[in-house]
Amino acid sequence: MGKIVEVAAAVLLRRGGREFLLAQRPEGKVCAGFWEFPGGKLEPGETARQALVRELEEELGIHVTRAWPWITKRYTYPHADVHLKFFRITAWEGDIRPLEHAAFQWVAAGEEPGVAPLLPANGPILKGLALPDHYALTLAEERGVEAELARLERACQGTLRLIQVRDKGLPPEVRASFAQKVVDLAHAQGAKVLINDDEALARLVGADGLHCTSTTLAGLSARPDFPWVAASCHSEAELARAAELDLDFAVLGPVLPTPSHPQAEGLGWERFAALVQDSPLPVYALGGMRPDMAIPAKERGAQGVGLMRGW
Ligand SMILES: Nc1nc2c([nH]c(=O)n2[C@@H]2O[C@H](COP(=O)(O)OP(=O)(O)OP(=O)(O)O)[C@@H](O)[C@H]2O)c(=O)[nH]1
Repeated sequence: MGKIVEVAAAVLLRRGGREFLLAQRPEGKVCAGFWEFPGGKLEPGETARQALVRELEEELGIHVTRAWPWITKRYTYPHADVHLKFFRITAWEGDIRPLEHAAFQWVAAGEEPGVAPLLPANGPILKGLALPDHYALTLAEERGVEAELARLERACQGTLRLIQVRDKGLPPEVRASFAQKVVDLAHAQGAKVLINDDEALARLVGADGLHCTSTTLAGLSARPDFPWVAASCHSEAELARAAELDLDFAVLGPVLPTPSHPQAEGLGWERFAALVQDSPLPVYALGGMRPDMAIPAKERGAQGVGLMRGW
């Protein structure tokens, strides 16, 4: 293993997170001409957050006022092993200026960046930038199938963009017809649907992906072949397994006490933050969440919140 280089990298977001900034490395630097997220190496004694604030003042002439810790990626270059701590930046003071970069490009989240080449460590993280703050889990078993479909329709006409069809207790044919209707109404509004733990059903209804339970995750030897694959995790080992399998995101919980797992006490926010601190995957906080907890969750390193009752 080569030298380990700790780097803080900034995903600057505008238009409510729908666009992010890429910057082109200038002549004279390693990997000149490659596109990257602004940022740079930690200086001795600096935390990643301190390095981030300093680098953005030096490189872009801005003062960061809100930075959420996001994912951590490791990448081995010929010159070093790089540990990249990404932050999502949604507020800053000053106008962005190219003080050290050759060029800037604002890119729509979830679309091809339109500039190339990217630094090789960065490609895989672009997919995560397409993920929304809220991941809604269905509860038709409790609310009724028709009521749940009407509720989902309204939510997708609003801001809901990511749904998991759970409802594992419905009779199989009812679940299949419910799942098909969820996919149809979600796709009509540009939202994505993952099916909990049933690959055949996910294929049958044309879902965007599969959501694995922690038990299924433990038995997987490779990533299932879907555009999107997520997993439910409750521990460090499960998060590590989801990352090893190169899944797209995880949910971790229960964070707070929740009616669906009355026997579980909840990890609490502090433990949640410690567990996700070095995760290479975006992680949603699940269990006892409400929509307005997305910001406290993001302050603790989450992608956002998973919601069964609150969406
Ligand atoms: N800033 C930044 N560096 C990245 C990204 N992705 C990635 O692999 N890296 C790697 O992380 C390291 C960061 O180095 P840097 O050259 O930006 O650091 P720096 O601003 O402190 O510059 P300096 O070394 O010239 O003082 C490089 O090896 C770079 O290839 C990224 O998105 N942003």
